[in-house]
Formats: sequence, structure tokens, C-alpha cells
Amino acid sequence: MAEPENIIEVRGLKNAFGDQVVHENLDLDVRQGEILGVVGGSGTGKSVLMRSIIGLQQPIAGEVTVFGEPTLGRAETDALEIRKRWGVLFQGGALFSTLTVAENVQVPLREFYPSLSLSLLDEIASYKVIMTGLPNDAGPKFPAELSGGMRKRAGLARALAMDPELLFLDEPTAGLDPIGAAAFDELTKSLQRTLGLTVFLITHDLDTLYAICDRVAVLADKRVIAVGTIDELLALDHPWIQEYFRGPRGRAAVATQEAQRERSERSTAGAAADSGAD
Ligand SMILES: Nc1ncnc2c1ncn2[C@@H]1O[C@H](COP(=O)(O)OP(=O)(O)OP(=O)(O)O)[C@@H](O)[C@H]1O
Repeated sequence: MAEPENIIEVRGLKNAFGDQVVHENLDLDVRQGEILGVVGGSGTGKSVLMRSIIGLQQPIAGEVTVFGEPTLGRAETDALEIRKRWGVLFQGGALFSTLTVAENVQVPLREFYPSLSLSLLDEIASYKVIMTGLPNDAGPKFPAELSGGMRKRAGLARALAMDPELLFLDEPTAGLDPIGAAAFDELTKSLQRTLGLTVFLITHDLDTLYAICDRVAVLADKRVIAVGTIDELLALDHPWIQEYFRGPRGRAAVATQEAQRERSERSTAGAAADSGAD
């Protein structure tokens, strides 16, 4: 069966906690193969939206389809088949502190394929650990023995355990230094390219938005008020969007992007000149 163009479709979503309505009539499409950045002020419901899509939050109203299949109110066995096809990196990594990195990566494998042999589990875990740029000797370490950046990579290795087609990342670069954050962005981009992943990426990090997101969805007023490329969003005159992208941090992110582009153009020109001199 051909894959739908939209990997995720959310329609008319409503979420509330007691009297507090977080989402009302929220619609969103995530296209196949894109990295969609999801932004919005603190508490606008980005994580609740992600939890609704992956079935950890039961909305009051609305519909969610992933891979063309409705995800809400499904029987557990049906839901498992869909869950196998996505990986999730929760805010903070959410690693089990009493398990090693390799054992953490093996958790979803053991859940979905309980009869896998120990040697195969070890082999897959070791491959995923290397794939996320961690040294191979990170596998037997406990999360507390890793740096913050390494813990994020370990969380990503676990999210990739089942060879997902869709990846959910909740603030993956929060708490990382700028170099670590840029390296994590590059890793995300290269996974998208090489594995053809679709990525739903919640972030406050403007550098991440500029560097790797194909489109950005803005949450405000309980719904997605706009989705588009950053240039398309900049053309809108919504005050939050203008303040967010044109404020001091937005301008700094643009300057970083331009500096990176110039550096990469200079190195490409240098390489071309070198090969011409041979
Ligand atoms: N389980 C829950 N019970 C009650 N309220 C909740 C629950 N989960 C989330 N909320 C509330 O819903 C609102 C949205 O939370 P959410 O975590 O989605 O925000 P966010 O946009 O991801 O914020 P941040 O950028 O700060 O991470 C918040 O006011 C939060 O307190």
C-alpha cells in the first residue's frame, strides 16, 4: 500500500486538564520525510500534543491518524503494530537509570520481540549505539556515567532501536552547549537523509529550526496558528511569531547560519581550487 503524503494528521484536537483547556480545535499535518519543528511559548501544549499523537494522552475530542491509521481508541494489539513504526526521545532522555545504555536500547526490542536471542539483542544495541555517534564502550555504561550530550544520544539510540520510520524528539538539544547542540542537529539531519525518517521535533532552539527544520509549526492560542518555512512564517504579522524570529535570539540564529554557510562555501571553494591545482 502506498504511504500517505501526510504521515501524521491531527484534526479538531481538544485537550484539557480540569478547567484548563490546552488545545481547542487544533489541526496539524506532518509530511512524509520532513523535519517539522514545533515551537510555542512554555506551556502552550507542545508535549501534550506529542503525547496525544503517540497515544499517551487521551484527548477530549478530535482525530489523530499516523501512517494513515487512526491511533486513538485502538485495541492494544493494533496500537502495538503502529507503535513499532515510531521512536520517541522524551524530554530529558527518560533513560532507565538502573539499566546500562545497551540495556536501555534493548527495552523496546524486548517488548516487541520477546524471543530475540541475547546475542542478537547485544548486536543490535551495539549497532544503534555506534549509529548515534557514541563510542562503542558507552554500551556497558550507566546513564549517570555519561555527559548530558551522551545521554541524549543514548536516548536517541533507544528511539532508533526498532528502525522507525517516524521519530518524535522532545527538546533534544535542551541543556546542551552550542557545539553539542549543533552536533546533535547534524546527527538528526543525517538520520533523516540516510534513513528517510520523518521527524516531529519540539524545540525552543532557534539554531535548530534554522539549521535542520523543513517547516515549522507554531502553537499559540490553543492551536497551531501557522505552519510553513521560516521565510513563510516571517511574512505573517502575528506578534508572537515576529517577536520569536526577529527578536535578539532570532537574529543571532540567522547570523550563526550565515557564518556557517560562508564557512562551508569557503571550504568548498578551497577544495575546488586545490583539486584544480593538481
Ligand atoms: N498530566 C497533566 N496534568 C495536568 N496538567 C498538565 C499535564 N500535562 C500537562 N499539563 C499542563 O498542560 C499545559 C501544557 O503542557 P506541555 O508540557 O505540553 O507544555 P509545553 O508547550 O511542552 O511547555 P514547555 O515548552 O515548557 O516544555 C501546561 O500548563 C501543563 O501544566
